[in-house]
Amino acid sequence: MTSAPALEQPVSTAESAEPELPTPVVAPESLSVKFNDVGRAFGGRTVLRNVTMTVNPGEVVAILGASGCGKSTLLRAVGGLDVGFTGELLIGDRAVSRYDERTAVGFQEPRLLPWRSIRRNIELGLPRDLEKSAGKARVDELLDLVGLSDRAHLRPREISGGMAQRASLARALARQPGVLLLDEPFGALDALTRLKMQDLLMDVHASTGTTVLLVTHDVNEAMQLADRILLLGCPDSDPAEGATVKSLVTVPGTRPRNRASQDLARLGSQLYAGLGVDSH
Ligand SMILES: Nc1ncnc2c1ncn2[C@@H]1O[C@H](COP(=O)(O)OP(=O)(O)OP(=O)(O)O)[C@@H](O)[C@H]1O
Repeated sequence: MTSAPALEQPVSTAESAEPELPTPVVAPESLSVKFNDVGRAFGGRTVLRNVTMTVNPGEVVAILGASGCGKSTLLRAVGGLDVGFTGELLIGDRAVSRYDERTAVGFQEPRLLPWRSIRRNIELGLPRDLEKSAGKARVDELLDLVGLSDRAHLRPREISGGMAQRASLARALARQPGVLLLDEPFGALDALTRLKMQDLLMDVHASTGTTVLLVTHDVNEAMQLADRILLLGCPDSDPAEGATVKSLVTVPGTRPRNRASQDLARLGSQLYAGLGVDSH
Protein backbone atom coordinates (compact mmCIF):
# COMPACT_ATOMS: atom_id res chain seq x y z
CA MET A 1 0.00 0.00 0.00
CA THR A 2 1.18 3.50 -0.75
CA SER A 3 -0.70 6.62 0.33
CA ALA A 4 -4.29 6.98 1.54
CA PRO A 5 -7.03 7.61 -1.05
CA ALA A 6 -7.02 11.25 -2.15
CA LEU A 7 -10.76 11.67 -1.59
CA GLU A 8 -10.83 10.34 1.94
CA GLN A 9 -12.85 12.68 4.19
CA PRO A 10 -11.29 13.97 7.41
CA VAL A 11 -12.79 12.32 10.48
CA SER A 12 -14.77 14.76 12.58
CA THR A 13 -13.79 14.78 16.26
CA ALA A 14 -14.87 16.89 19.24
CA GLU A 15 -11.41 18.53 19.26
CA SER A 16 -11.63 19.58 15.60
CA ALA A 17 -15.17 21.00 15.84
CA GLU A 18 -14.36 24.28 14.12
CA PRO A 19 -17.07 26.34 12.41
CA GLU A 20 -17.65 24.98 8.95
CA LEU A 21 -16.58 27.16 6.04
CA PRO A 22 -19.15 27.57 3.29
CA THR A 23 -18.36 25.53 0.21
CA PRO A 24 -17.42 27.99 -2.55
CA VAL A 25 -19.68 28.21 -5.58
CA VAL A 26 -16.54 28.19 -7.70
CA ALA A 27 -16.37 25.10 -9.87
CA PRO A 28 -13.74 22.79 -8.38
CA GLU A 29 -12.57 21.94 -11.85
CA SER A 30 -13.52 23.34 -15.23
CA LEU A 31 -13.24 20.59 -17.78
CA SER A 32 -12.44 20.41 -21.47
CA VAL A 33 -14.80 18.77 -23.95
CA LYS A 34 -13.24 16.97 -26.87
CA PHE A 35 -15.28 15.88 -29.89
CA ASN A 36 -13.46 13.50 -32.15
CA ASP A 37 -15.33 12.65 -35.35
CA VAL A 38 -18.67 12.63 -33.53
CA GLY A 39 -21.75 11.66 -35.52
CA ARG A 40 -25.37 10.75 -34.87
CA ALA A 41 -28.02 9.13 -37.02
CA PHE A 42 -31.64 8.41 -36.15
CA GLY A 43 -33.26 5.51 -37.96
CA GLY A 44 -30.72 5.61 -40.78
CA ARG A 45 -30.98 9.41 -41.19
CA THR A 46 -27.70 11.16 -40.50
CA VAL A 47 -28.17 14.29 -38.38
CA LEU A 48 -24.58 15.01 -37.36
CA ARG A 49 -21.31 13.85 -38.84
CA ASN A 50 -17.56 14.40 -38.42
CA VAL A 51 -17.81 16.89 -35.57
CA THR A 52 -14.27 17.41 -34.36
CA MET A 53 -13.29 20.21 -32.00
CA THR A 54 -12.01 20.87 -28.49
CA VAL A 55 -13.64 23.20 -25.98
CA ASN A 56 -11.02 24.41 -23.52
CA PRO A 57 -11.55 24.36 -19.74
CA GLY A 58 -13.39 27.50 -18.67
CA GLU A 59 -14.27 28.47 -22.22
CA VAL A 60 -17.75 29.60 -23.33
CA VAL A 61 -18.65 28.17 -26.72
CA ALA A 62 -21.96 29.05 -28.38
CA ILE A 63 -23.49 26.64 -30.87
CA LEU A 64 -25.41 28.26 -33.71
CA GLY A 65 -27.16 26.58 -36.60
CA ALA A 66 -30.42 26.41 -38.50
CA SER A 67 -33.40 24.83 -36.80
CA GLY A 68 -33.19 21.05 -36.78
CA CYS A 69 -29.48 20.87 -37.67
CA GLY A 70 -28.55 18.95 -34.52
CA LYS A 71 -27.55 21.55 -31.93
CA SER A 72 -29.52 19.97 -29.10
CA THR A 73 -28.44 16.53 -30.20
CA LEU A 74 -24.81 17.57 -29.80
CA LEU A 75 -25.47 19.05 -26.36
CA ARG A 76 -27.38 15.97 -25.23
CA ALA A 77 -24.46 13.79 -26.24
CA VAL A 78 -22.09 15.82 -24.02
CA GLY A 79 -24.45 15.48 -21.06
CA GLY A 80 -24.72 11.73 -21.53
CA LEU A 81 -28.47 12.10 -22.17
CA ASP A 82 -28.00 10.35 -25.51
CA VAL A 83 -25.33 7.72 -25.87
CA GLY A 84 -26.17 6.64 -29.43
CA PHE A 85 -23.48 8.73 -31.12
CA THR A 86 -20.46 7.49 -33.04
CA GLY A 87 -16.90 8.73 -32.62
CA GLU A 88 -15.25 9.79 -29.40
CA LEU A 89 -16.48 12.31 -26.86
CA LEU A 90 -14.29 13.11 -23.87
CA ILE A 91 -14.89 15.31 -20.86
CA GLY A 92 -11.50 16.03 -19.36
CA ASP A 93 -9.62 12.85 -20.12
CA ARG A 94 -12.57 10.47 -19.61
CA ALA A 95 -15.27 9.38 -22.03
CA VAL A 96 -18.77 10.77 -21.45
CA SER A 97 -20.90 8.41 -19.38
CA ARG A 98 -24.70 8.04 -19.15
CA TYR A 99 -26.16 11.13 -17.40
CA ASP A 100 -22.63 12.33 -16.81
CA GLU A 101 -22.37 13.86 -13.35
CA ARG A 102 -19.59 16.19 -14.42
CA THR A 103 -22.17 18.09 -16.46
CA ALA A 104 -25.42 19.91 -15.69
CA VAL A 105 -28.06 20.90 -18.22
CA GLY A 106 -30.30 23.97 -18.32
CA PHE A 107 -33.24 24.05 -20.74
CA GLN A 108 -35.47 26.66 -22.34
CA GLU A 109 -38.24 25.86 -19.84
CA PRO A 110 -37.14 26.13 -16.22
CA ARG A 111 -38.59 22.68 -15.38
CA LEU A 112 -39.14 23.52 -11.70
CA LEU A 113 -41.33 21.32 -9.53
CA PRO A 114 -44.44 23.43 -8.84
CA TRP A 115 -45.07 22.07 -5.35
CA ARG A 116 -41.57 22.80 -4.09
CA SER A 117 -40.25 26.18 -2.99
CA ILE A 118 -37.48 27.85 -5.02
CA ARG A 119 -34.95 26.82 -2.36
CA ARG A 120 -36.11 23.19 -2.44
CA ASN A 121 -35.98 23.19 -6.24
CA ILE A 122 -32.38 24.40 -6.22
CA GLU A 123 -31.55 21.75 -3.60
CA LEU A 124 -32.54 19.13 -6.15
CA GLY A 125 -29.38 19.94 -8.07
CA LEU A 126 -27.04 19.23 -5.14
CA PRO A 127 -24.84 16.14 -5.33
CA ARG A 128 -26.39 13.33 -3.31
CA ASP A 129 -23.33 12.81 -1.14
CA LEU A 130 -23.02 16.44 -0.03
CA GLU A 131 -23.32 16.97 3.70
CA LYS A 132 -26.53 18.81 4.74
CA SER A 133 -24.97 22.00 6.14
CA ALA A 134 -22.60 22.30 3.18
CA GLY A 135 -25.63 21.88 0.89
CA LYS A 136 -27.51 24.62 2.69
CA ALA A 137 -24.52 26.96 2.46
CA ARG A 138 -24.17 26.27 -1.25
CA VAL A 139 -27.86 26.92 -1.94
CA ASP A 140 -27.67 30.18 0.07
CA GLU A 141 -24.72 31.26 -2.03
CA LEU A 142 -26.47 30.35 -5.28
CA LEU A 143 -29.66 32.15 -4.26
CA ASP A 144 -27.50 35.20 -3.67
CA LEU A 145 -25.67 34.77 -6.98
CA VAL A 146 -28.91 34.69 -8.99
CA GLY A 147 -30.59 37.37 -6.85
CA LEU A 148 -33.35 35.21 -5.39
CA SER A 149 -32.47 35.14 -1.68
CA ASP A 150 -35.66 36.98 -0.74
CA ARG A 151 -37.85 34.73 -2.94
CA ALA A 152 -36.42 31.41 -1.74
CA HIS A 153 -39.61 30.47 0.12
CA LEU A 154 -41.95 31.09 -2.84
CA ARG A 155 -43.36 28.47 -5.22
CA PRO A 156 -42.54 28.66 -8.97
CA ARG A 157 -46.01 29.99 -9.86
CA GLU A 158 -45.44 32.93 -7.51
CA ILE A 159 -42.40 34.25 -9.40
CA SER A 160 -41.85 35.62 -12.93
CA GLY A 161 -40.53 33.63 -15.90
CA GLY A 162 -37.16 35.35 -15.64
CA MET A 163 -36.88 34.50 -11.95
CA ALA A 164 -37.84 30.90 -12.64
CA GLN A 165 -35.09 30.72 -15.23
CA ARG A 166 -32.62 32.11 -12.69
CA ALA A 167 -33.71 29.43 -10.22
CA SER A 168 -33.21 26.82 -12.91
CA LEU A 169 -29.69 28.13 -13.56
CA ALA A 170 -28.93 27.98 -9.83
CA ARG A 171 -30.18 24.36 -9.70
CA ALA A 172 -27.84 23.46 -12.57
CA LEU A 173 -24.91 25.14 -10.79
CA ALA A 174 -25.64 23.38 -7.49
CA ARG A 175 -23.77 20.36 -8.71
CA GLN A 176 -20.71 22.53 -9.42
CA PRO A 177 -20.53 21.08 -12.91
CA GLY A 178 -17.22 20.97 -14.74
CA VAL A 179 -19.26 21.65 -17.88
CA LEU A 180 -22.53 23.61 -17.96
CA LEU A 181 -24.78 22.78 -20.90
CA LEU A 182 -27.41 25.37 -21.77
CA ASP A 183 -30.01 24.69 -24.46
CA GLU A 184 -31.69 27.94 -25.53
CA PRO A 185 -31.86 28.94 -21.85
CA PHE A 186 -33.29 32.40 -22.51
CA GLY A 187 -35.33 31.59 -25.61
CA ALA A 188 -38.72 31.96 -23.95
CA LEU A 189 -37.99 35.26 -22.21
CA ASP A 190 -38.91 38.78 -23.31
CA ALA A 191 -36.12 40.87 -24.84
CA LEU A 192 -35.27 42.90 -21.74
CA THR A 193 -35.27 39.92 -19.36
CA ARG A 194 -33.15 38.10 -21.88
CA LEU A 195 -30.48 40.82 -21.79
CA LYS A 196 -30.52 40.73 -17.99
CA MET A 197 -30.09 36.96 -18.05
CA GLN A 198 -27.15 37.30 -20.40
CA ASP A 199 -25.52 39.65 -17.88
CA LEU A 200 -26.26 37.16 -15.13
CA LEU A 201 -24.67 34.36 -17.08
CA MET A 202 -21.55 36.49 -17.54
CA ASP A 203 -21.44 37.08 -13.77
CA VAL A 204 -21.97 33.38 -13.10
CA HIS A 205 -19.20 32.48 -15.47
CA ALA A 206 -16.86 35.04 -13.91
CA SER A 207 -17.45 33.58 -10.44
CA THR A 208 -17.57 29.87 -11.27
CA GLY A 209 -15.16 29.64 -14.20
CA THR A 210 -17.06 26.61 -15.46
CA THR A 211 -16.87 25.54 -19.10
CA VAL A 212 -20.11 26.49 -20.88
CA LEU A 213 -21.67 25.10 -24.04
CA LEU A 214 -24.59 27.28 -25.05
CA VAL A 215 -27.07 26.46 -27.79
CA THR A 216 -28.78 29.57 -29.11
CA HIS A 217 -30.64 30.86 -32.15
CA ASP A 218 -29.60 34.39 -31.36
CA VAL A 219 -26.48 35.63 -33.18
CA ASN A 220 -26.14 38.67 -30.90
CA GLU A 221 -26.44 36.55 -27.78
CA ALA A 222 -23.73 34.23 -29.08
CA MET A 223 -21.42 37.18 -29.83
CA GLN A 224 -22.06 38.74 -26.44
CA LEU A 225 -21.47 35.64 -24.35
CA ALA A 226 -19.10 33.31 -26.16
CA ASP A 227 -15.34 33.11 -26.50
CA ARG A 228 -15.88 31.12 -29.67
CA ILE A 229 -18.88 30.33 -31.85
CA LEU A 230 -19.42 26.98 -33.48
CA LEU A 231 -21.58 27.24 -36.58
CA LEU A 232 -23.17 23.93 -37.48
CA GLY A 233 -24.46 23.46 -40.99
CA CYS A 234 -25.27 21.04 -43.75
CA PRO A 235 -23.48 21.09 -47.09
CA ASP A 236 -25.63 22.98 -49.62
CA SER A 237 -24.91 20.26 -52.15
CA ASP A 238 -26.51 17.53 -50.07
CA PRO A 239 -28.39 18.52 -46.89
CA ALA A 240 -29.17 14.85 -46.25
CA GLU A 241 -25.51 14.25 -45.42
CA GLY A 242 -26.04 15.73 -41.96
CA ALA A 243 -24.61 18.79 -40.26
CA THR A 244 -21.01 19.31 -39.32
CA VAL A 245 -18.69 22.13 -38.22
CA LYS A 246 -19.13 24.87 -40.81
CA SER A 247 -16.94 27.33 -38.93
CA LEU A 248 -15.49 27.89 -35.51
CA VAL A 249 -14.75 31.55 -34.92
CA THR A 250 -13.19 33.46 -32.06
CA VAL A 251 -15.28 36.44 -30.97
CA PRO A 252 -13.15 39.61 -30.84
CA GLY A 253 -12.80 41.54 -27.58
CA THR A 254 -13.51 40.60 -24.00
CA ARG A 255 -16.83 40.41 -22.16
CA PRO A 256 -18.85 42.54 -21.65
CA ARG A 257 -18.54 43.49 -25.32
CA ASN A 258 -19.68 46.69 -26.92
CA ARG A 259 -22.78 45.62 -28.84
CA ALA A 260 -22.30 48.49 -31.28
CA SER A 261 -18.70 47.65 -32.25
CA GLN A 262 -17.73 47.39 -35.91
CA ASP A 263 -15.94 44.09 -35.31
CA LEU A 264 -19.10 42.49 -33.91
CA ALA A 265 -21.18 43.91 -36.76
CA ARG A 266 -18.81 42.31 -39.28
CA LEU A 267 -18.81 38.99 -37.44
CA GLY A 268 -22.62 39.15 -37.17
CA SER A 269 -22.91 39.56 -40.95
CA GLN A 270 -20.63 36.57 -41.51
CA LEU A 271 -22.64 34.45 -39.11
CA TYR A 272 -25.98 35.43 -40.64
CA ALA A 273 -24.57 34.59 -44.06
CA GLY A 274 -23.42 31.22 -42.69
CA LEU A 275 -26.96 30.64 -41.46
CA GLY A 276 -28.31 31.47 -44.89
CA VAL A 277 -29.90 34.73 -43.73
CA ASP A 278 -29.40 38.08 -45.47
CA SER A 279 -28.37 40.51 -42.69
CA HIS A 280 -28.84 43.61 -44.92
N1 LIG B 1 -34.61 10.91 -30.35
C1 LIG B 1 -34.75 11.22 -31.64
N2 LIG B 1 -35.29 10.38 -32.52
C2 LIG B 1 -35.41 10.69 -33.82
N3 LIG B 1 -35.01 11.85 -34.35
C3 LIG B 1 -34.46 12.75 -33.53
C4 LIG B 1 -34.30 12.49 -32.13
N4 LIG B 1 -33.71 13.56 -31.56
C5 LIG B 1 -33.52 14.45 -32.55
N5 LIG B 1 -33.96 13.98 -33.72
C6 LIG B 1 -33.92 14.65 -35.01
O1 LIG B 1 -32.62 15.16 -35.20
C7 LIG B 1 -32.68 16.42 -35.85
C8 LIG B 1 -31.91 17.42 -35.05
O2 LIG B 1 -32.66 17.72 -33.88
P1 LIG B 1 -32.12 18.77 -32.81
O3 LIG B 1 -33.21 18.95 -31.82
O4 LIG B 1 -30.80 18.36 -32.32
O5 LIG B 1 -31.96 20.08 -33.70
P2 LIG B 1 -31.74 21.57 -33.23
O6 LIG B 1 -30.70 22.14 -34.13
O7 LIG B 1 -31.47 21.64 -31.79
O8 LIG B 1 -33.17 22.19 -33.58
P3 LIG B 1 -33.92 23.49 -33.00
O9 LIG B 1 -33.02 24.64 -33.32
O10 LIG B 1 -35.17 23.55 -33.79
O11 LIG B 1 -34.13 23.28 -31.54
C9 LIG B 1 -34.13 16.76 -36.04
O12 LIG B 1 -34.52 16.43 -37.35
C10 LIG B 1 -34.84 15.86 -35.05
O13 LIG B 1 -36.11 15.52 -35.51
